Amino acid sequence: MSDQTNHPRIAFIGCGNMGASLIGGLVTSGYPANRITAADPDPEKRTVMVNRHGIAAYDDNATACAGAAAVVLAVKPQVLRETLQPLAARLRGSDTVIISVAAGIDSAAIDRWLGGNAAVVRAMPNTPALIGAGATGLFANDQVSSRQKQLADTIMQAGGLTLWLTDESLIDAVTAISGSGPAYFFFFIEALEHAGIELGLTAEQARQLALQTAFGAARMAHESDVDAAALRERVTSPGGTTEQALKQLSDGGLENLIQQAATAARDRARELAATLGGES
Ligand SMILES: NC(=O)C1=CN([C@@H]2O[C@H](COP(=O)(O)OP(=O)(O)OC[C@H]3O[C@@H](n4cnc5c(N)ncnc54)[C@H](OP(=O)(O)O)[C@@H]3O)[C@@H](O)[C@H]2O)C=CC1
Ligand SMILES: O=C(O)[C@@H]1CCC=N1
Repeated sequence: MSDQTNHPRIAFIGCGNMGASLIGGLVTSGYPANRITAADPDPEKRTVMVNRHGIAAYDDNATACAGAAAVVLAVKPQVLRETLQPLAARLRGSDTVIISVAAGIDSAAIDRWLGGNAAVVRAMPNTPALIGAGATGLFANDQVSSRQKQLADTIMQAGGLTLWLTDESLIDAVTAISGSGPAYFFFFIEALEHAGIELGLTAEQARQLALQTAFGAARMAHESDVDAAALRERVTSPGGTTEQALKQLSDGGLENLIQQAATAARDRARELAATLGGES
């Protein structure tokens, strides 16, 4: 079988935080670097792609897209429309699947900007894709063939878990939970480090303890056959120290706060769709 069949050419438009994470995950998973191209206006980002991952990187989007079976759009939602429009003529009628990771912007808007009848997959990955520990929610519009769906799954699975949804609106919920989610956990790690320093540990001691604890807890929850609530209970001795700490978190409304945070992220995705993805 030819490499074109085994490893269809994949183009990435945008090599920022998310594009670079997906490219890194894909190359690390063994996808041949000579089957991946990328485009970004920033010469430094292109140099990183070439030197670190061995892929070809261009300042011209059309050049990067030439001959690609899949084009991954990894630019900000605010510039997606202007990025796509010059590519529309080239992509129209082609056998290329368009995979957008942009928050909010729905497949109908992308299809419209491409002139209609486009095979569009909306994907919401997260930056741990760089180390193969990501999570991606996906939705395919009716134009996407099963082969194209498989290709989109291969690209995203290189970065970790993939989860297909049949209701596109739930991509905004995925954005709120796993797309933005790494930032919530990083924030918690930062806060735990600060607390350790306040209690007298050095910055380095606090950093090491907070990081290893986050890693250990996540790994244990991931590998355990009991749920997070049961694992939490095993740490919480009646009348002990954890109970006092959790009481503070609970009295401070942490659970509500997390619900509010996720809802705010979901609502922002909807707002981006309404302001940037409209007909005008
Ligand atoms: N960051 C994350 O954790 C996640 C992000 N996403 C989505 O991924 C997308 C990218 O986000 P993120 O990577 O954080 O953003 P970044 O700003 O880090 O990356 C976007 C890159 O695209 C480049 N770019 C801008 N305009 C064009 C263009 N016309 N053609 C080609 N490249 C262009 C930018 O260059 P320059 O900086 O010079 O403008 C930048 O290097 C967004 O739509 C976001 O919603 C989804 C899931 C998670
Ligand atoms: O903050 C954002 O808008 C993007 C989408 C999900 C994570 N980062």
